[in-house]
Amino acid sequence: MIDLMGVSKTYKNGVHAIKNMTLHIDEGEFVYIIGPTGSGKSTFIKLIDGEEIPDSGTVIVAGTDVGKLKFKKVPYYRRNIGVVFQDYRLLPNLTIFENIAFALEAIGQDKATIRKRVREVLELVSLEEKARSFPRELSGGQQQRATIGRAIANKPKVLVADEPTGNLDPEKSNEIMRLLEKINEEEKTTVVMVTHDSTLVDEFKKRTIALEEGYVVADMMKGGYIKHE
Ligand SMILES: Nc1ncnc2c1ncn2[C@@H]1O[C@H](COP(=O)(O)OP(=O)(O)OP(=O)(O)O)[C@@H](O)[C@H]1O
Repeated sequence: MIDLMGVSKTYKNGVHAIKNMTLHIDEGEFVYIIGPTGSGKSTFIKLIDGEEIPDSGTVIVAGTDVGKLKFKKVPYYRRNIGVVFQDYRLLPNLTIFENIAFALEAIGQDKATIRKRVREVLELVSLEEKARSFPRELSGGQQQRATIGRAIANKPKVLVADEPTGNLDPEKSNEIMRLLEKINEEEKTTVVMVTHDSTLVDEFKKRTIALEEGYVVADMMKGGYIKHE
């Protein structure tokens, strides 16, 4: 599903954020990306969602060579990728229902299909009761669930989450993890999650890729050590 082959990314200021990275993530996997600040985690996510393009090497996601995408094609490519950030980024003047529907309207789905899918998503993220509420009327955990609902509304092949629990207390973080697991299992979405939260990584065991200074320094399958470069 995701293949990086010899990928390097240097920013204009000369920072080498990703160095000669090669890794494979299978369809349906749930993978953590961990590592100290500045190790390249967000850059890795940006290379997957097409926000950044590698200087060398190849990034293939769901059959698309992301680095070779024409500028105009990027928005179409992005429909395959759901993105969730630490801050919720919901549209403040739209209800939760409308926020989720908006993602589907933007890709031109018809009204009946949108209504059906939004109801389905609200149920999946346990926010049926909040359909008519505005983001400011929801708790942080609920807002993050709504954001996740919006990100997966059009059934993307991959969900990338950059510190999705970064602003939440442990109980709410666990709730988000259970939701991401449910999406991974029920919707068969490949999940790539950047996190600093070692408690979560210990509790919800998944393949864990550790980065340091732009390199993959460990790749551990559910706690078992499989690779060190
Ligand atoms: N747009 C940019 N322009 C220039 N340098 C950047 C840019 N984005 C990131 N960097 C640099 O690239 C390196 C990797 O950054 P990145 O954001 O990928 O790390 P990170 O592991 O996600 O860090 P954090 O845990 O602090 O979010 C850092 O040295 C950072 O300062």
